[in-house]
Amino acid sequence: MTHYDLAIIGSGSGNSLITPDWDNRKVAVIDGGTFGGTCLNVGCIPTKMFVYPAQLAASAAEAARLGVDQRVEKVRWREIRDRIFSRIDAISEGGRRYRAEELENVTLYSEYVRFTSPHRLETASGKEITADQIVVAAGSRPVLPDIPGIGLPQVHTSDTVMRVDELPDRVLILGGGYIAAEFGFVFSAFGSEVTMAVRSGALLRAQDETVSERFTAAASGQWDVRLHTQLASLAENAVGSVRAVLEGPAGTSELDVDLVLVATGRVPNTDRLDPAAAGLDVEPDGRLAVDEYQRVLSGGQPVPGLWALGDVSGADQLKHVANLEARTVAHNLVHPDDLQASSHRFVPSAVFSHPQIASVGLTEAEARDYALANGMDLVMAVQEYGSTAYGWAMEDSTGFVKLLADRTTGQLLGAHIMGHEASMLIQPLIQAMAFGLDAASMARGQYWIHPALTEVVENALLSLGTNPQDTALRP
Ligand SMILES: Cc1cc2nc3c(=O)[nH]c(=O)nc-3n(C[C@H](O)[C@H](O)[C@H](O)COP(=O)(O)OP(=O)(O)OC[C@H]3O[C@@H](n4cnc5c(N)ncnc54)[C@H](O)[C@@H]3O)c2cc1C
Ligand SMILES: NC(=O)c1ccc[n+]([C@@H]2O[C@H](COP(=O)([O-])OP(=O)(O)OC[C@H]3O[C@@H](n4cnc5c(N)ncnc54)[C@H](O)[C@@H]3O)[C@@H](O)[C@H]2O)c1
Repeated sequence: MTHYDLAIIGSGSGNSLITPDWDNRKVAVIDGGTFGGTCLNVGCIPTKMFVYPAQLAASAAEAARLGVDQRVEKVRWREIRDRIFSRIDAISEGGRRYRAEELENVTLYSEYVRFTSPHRLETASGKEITADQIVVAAGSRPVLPDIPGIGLPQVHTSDTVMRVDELPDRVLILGGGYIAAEFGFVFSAFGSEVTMAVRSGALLRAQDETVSERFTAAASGQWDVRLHTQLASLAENAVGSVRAVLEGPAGTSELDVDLVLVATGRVPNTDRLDPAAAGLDVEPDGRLAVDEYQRVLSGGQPVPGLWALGDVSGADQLKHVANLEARTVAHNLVHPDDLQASSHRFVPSAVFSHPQIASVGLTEAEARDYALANGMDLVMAVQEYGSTAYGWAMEDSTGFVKLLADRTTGQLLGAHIMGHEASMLIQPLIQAMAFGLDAASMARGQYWIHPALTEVVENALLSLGTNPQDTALRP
């Protein structure tokens, strides 16, 4: 048995916890998977490295509308893949080596662990680890629905799909969430024939209703979106590809594809940690229960010296949320008498598809409920990109900004953007919400560069009509 001052389960966001505060103390980092976790190896970073060249490929079709004829000659999948992963794998390996070999006070265990009591862990090979403080940053994993043929080698999740050797000619994507939307775009922009089987009547159903509705329409123009459609089975066919049986509104149909991407959500890795052995509370959806200080709970009470962060305990499976929680834990580990809470107000997110989507705060349905419950006068504005000069330059007909606000105070309740660079365009709105800036002051209390696309945000704020006072810039 080896005792540590700090043991961290998970080398994703958990890896950032080893601040200089721990220089002279014994630390264990434990990760049974690839060093660096999901975002670096199989998540945010490689996906966006595929999305960017996909945007370049898609821009040829856009350019034609504006009188510029371009052609995508070829997408060199293997070259793109190898460029992406030669960079990523080197970062992962460099991080692993640094932790494993270059820090005297840090020990890296490259295996899975589980709890045997609140401060005792057992590794897969039977090593015992105890620690004064343990941080669980064990992340989440993809869920595979129980469908005949789901174990075929042509069936992938986001964990494996980016490493395949060839760009598949025909892809079936199961699901209509983040991963489906991003990979649907990547594969279709690269030239694959994409079919998307979606259980419900719309893509991105967790988004604001206007976004979900308009994105479903935009996606349907790019690839074959089959709504109200279930995947019944998969089987290898005579020529080595996969025959999928789909059940949709028109009945049962068969589809031959070369690759199937399952994108049906992710579950926290809590179950694999044996939380019951340590008496830890687990939320109904499988997350490890924590309080606002990221302390793990047992019987509703915080367990001294036990913390969790990121996908294993958080409601939002997003890297910027895991990062914020890691900063909370890094502080709280060394300041037990001055605990900080994680703020989950106004958590933004973006879907890097085509069009891009970004959102923060309440959806329209949520805002209506909130306004009703709080006697609030809700105002809403939808401003099209195409109503601004930059939108004219782009001949844009799909992009829009939707804002929801309290008419009396002008405080924004929600912001939703679909279109070119939505993930960047939304940042001033996130800032306004985080710092309590009202819509009218935001619109008229600063300059907006003309004729930048940000004018669509300015105009959306003005359209809300929240504040009669003149808040114009004074010389
Ligand atoms: C395809 C994809 C794209 C994404 N894109 C974005 C994006 O654009 N923006 C965004 O904000 N978020 C994105 N996300 C989500 C983001 O990647 C996650 O929210 C984030 O990486 C979670 O970080 P974490 O530290 O909680 O867990 P992870 O980074 O997953 O780290 C957990 C680590 O714990 C290890 N582990 C698990 N169980 C054990 C155990 N029992 N013993 C030892 N080790 C264990 C795992 O091997 C893993 O390395 C994406 C996710 C996916 C899958
Ligand atoms: N840009 C980003 O920030 C980004 C990108 C990718 C992933 N992520 C994170 O990773 C998480 C996982 O992504 P995801 O797309 O797998 O999940 P998701 O929750 O976004 O979408 C899951 C989809 O699968 C459908 N579904 C669930 N079970 C099904 C079943 N049995 N049969 C058919 N359809 C089923 C759901 O209705 C939904 O459409 C996301 O929730 C997000 O937090 C973030």
